[in-house]
Amino acid sequence: MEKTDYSWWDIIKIPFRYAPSYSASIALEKILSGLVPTLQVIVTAKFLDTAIAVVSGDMNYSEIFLPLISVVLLIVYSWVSEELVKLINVKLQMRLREKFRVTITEKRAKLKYKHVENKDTWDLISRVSKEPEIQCKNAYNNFLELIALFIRVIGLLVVLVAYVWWAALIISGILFSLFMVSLRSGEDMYEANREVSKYRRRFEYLGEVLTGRESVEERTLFGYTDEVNKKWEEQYETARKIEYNTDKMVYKRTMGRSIFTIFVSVIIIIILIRPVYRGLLSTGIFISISTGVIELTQLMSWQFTFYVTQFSKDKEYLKDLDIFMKLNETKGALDLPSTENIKFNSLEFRNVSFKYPGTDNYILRNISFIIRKGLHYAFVGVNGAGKTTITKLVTGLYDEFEGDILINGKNIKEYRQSELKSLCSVVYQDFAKYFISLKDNIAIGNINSMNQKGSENDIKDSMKIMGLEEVAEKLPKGWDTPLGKIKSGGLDLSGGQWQRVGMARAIVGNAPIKILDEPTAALDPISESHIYEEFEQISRGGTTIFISHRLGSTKLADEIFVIDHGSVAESGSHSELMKLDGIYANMYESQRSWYL
Ligand SMILES: Nc1ncnc2c1ncn2[C@@H]1O[C@H](COP(=O)(O)OP(=O)(O)OP(=O)(O)O)[C@@H](O)[C@H]1O
Repeated sequence: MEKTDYSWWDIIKIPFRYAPSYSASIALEKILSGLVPTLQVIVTAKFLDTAIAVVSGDMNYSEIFLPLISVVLLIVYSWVSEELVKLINVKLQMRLREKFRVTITEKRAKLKYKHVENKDTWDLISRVSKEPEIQCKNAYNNFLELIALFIRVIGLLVVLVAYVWWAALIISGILFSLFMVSLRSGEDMYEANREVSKYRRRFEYLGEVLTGRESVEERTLFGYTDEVNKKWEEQYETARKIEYNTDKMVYKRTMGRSIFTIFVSVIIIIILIRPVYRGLLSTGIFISISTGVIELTQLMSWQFTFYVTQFSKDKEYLKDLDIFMKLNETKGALDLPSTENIKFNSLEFRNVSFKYPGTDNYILRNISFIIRKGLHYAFVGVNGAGKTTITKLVTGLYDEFEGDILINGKNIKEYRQSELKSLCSVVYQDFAKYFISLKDNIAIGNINSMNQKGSENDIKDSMKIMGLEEVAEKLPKGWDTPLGKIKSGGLDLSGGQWQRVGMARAIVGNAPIKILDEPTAALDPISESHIYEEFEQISRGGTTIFISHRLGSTKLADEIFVIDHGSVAESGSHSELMKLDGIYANMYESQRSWYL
């Protein structure tokens, strides 16, 4: 069972769970490094007093060696351990990447689709899953730095208590107030970061529009660079202002307190001069304590504030992680498509109504239709009528609908995800273009047999059907040529060739229902209509559902459903619908010129 409860304690628990020995080594080093400055005060005082005594002839020359060696050893220890801990941190990060990052990635893949489509949860998901191993490693190190600082401060305070207890008391008071202020600053900064990340996503997107390959032609054609640049600047400036104002506020708070702390420290040092005169404090101890107090001042004002602020930000990350891990999942989301070869007979929507989670508007309204084995169907309708939404329900991406969806007479909710995956394959409008080889781009359509003997023949067949053989022949390394431009030697395909790849991916799978959701929208109406015809030919015996608002492509379907405002407004064959002289006939007439 995956752990779902997270609190700030997990800043320590996560590294210990995944890499106990590395985490323990880092913790030990940080704790020791916290003790070093206190030891340094004591050792330096001893060294100075001995040196003064040696110079004034009260002590033997040889007695200076032990304190001197102690001072040198402490310095050497600090150097060596610092470097060592850097190395161990690299190991810790690697281990967290292997284990913790995988946990996050898996959780992300299992999330219910509604969280992926919801803006707020998507923001949260992006925040949590952005380099989680680095966020965790840094949180752990920041926390240990804070503990080391505490040890350092308490050590110096203990030394101070032994000689001037009231100074220790005043410093403790200031320390507490600094702690509280820094905690608040950290929360403010994380909150600001949340806000900034919204704008950052927008300006990063606009940056991609301004510089990316995808939009290069339109950029030149429409000449919108200046206009988009202005928008980019607006978003960027808003983000920068939020960051700047928060930093300024935190800086002011810290500055005010640090000036006060310096002032108090100077007074403490001045007061300490008297006992030195009166012989109550040795010169060594006075110099050493003064250095210690000045060091404390610096530590407390900037470093302490920095690490408390970090801790507070890291705590907020853990809060986000807690919410993220509690987001509900789709059961069996990571399962491979079932290999049981489930036979398909029928798919029925019975009075189905659906609205997207978090919205009030019904996209599907009381919709009913039946899809039967071996026939070809088409869903047509204007943009936004609800056609793609139907495919999202058929594939189980959303399960919070009213009414019933029945597959082979059985409620869709009773099917396992692996079964639904094996029943349906969809080529969406924005099907994915993977920057891997042409062969693998198709092979992933049948993940169960990928890399298995005989699968190459299936891939070849699907390429032949989709007319991709000639395309592969012209590529420098045939079907092993990496597509896209991210690898050297990679080549890009044309829009139409990509669409054929997307469809070949659907053919190579064994799913009995194949849905084409306008993957050919980028083609002209006649080419689209040809591709749909080809696809229908090769899907003989199987069941196909074509979605389009271009009716020439769907004319040959056995049954056409005209979707209007989320319901089936008309249904029948092309000739029946033409006779009906309703929405379909109207649409067809208005599109007739496209096919002349
Ligand atoms: N995740 C979502 N959250 C809220 N509303 C959504 C979401 N996805 C789609 N919609 C809305 O649902 C309606 C139907 O969208 P859908 O994609 O099903 O239409 P469509 O008929 O496939 O249109 P097209 O022909 O343009 O692809 C639209 O008004 C759209 O704005």
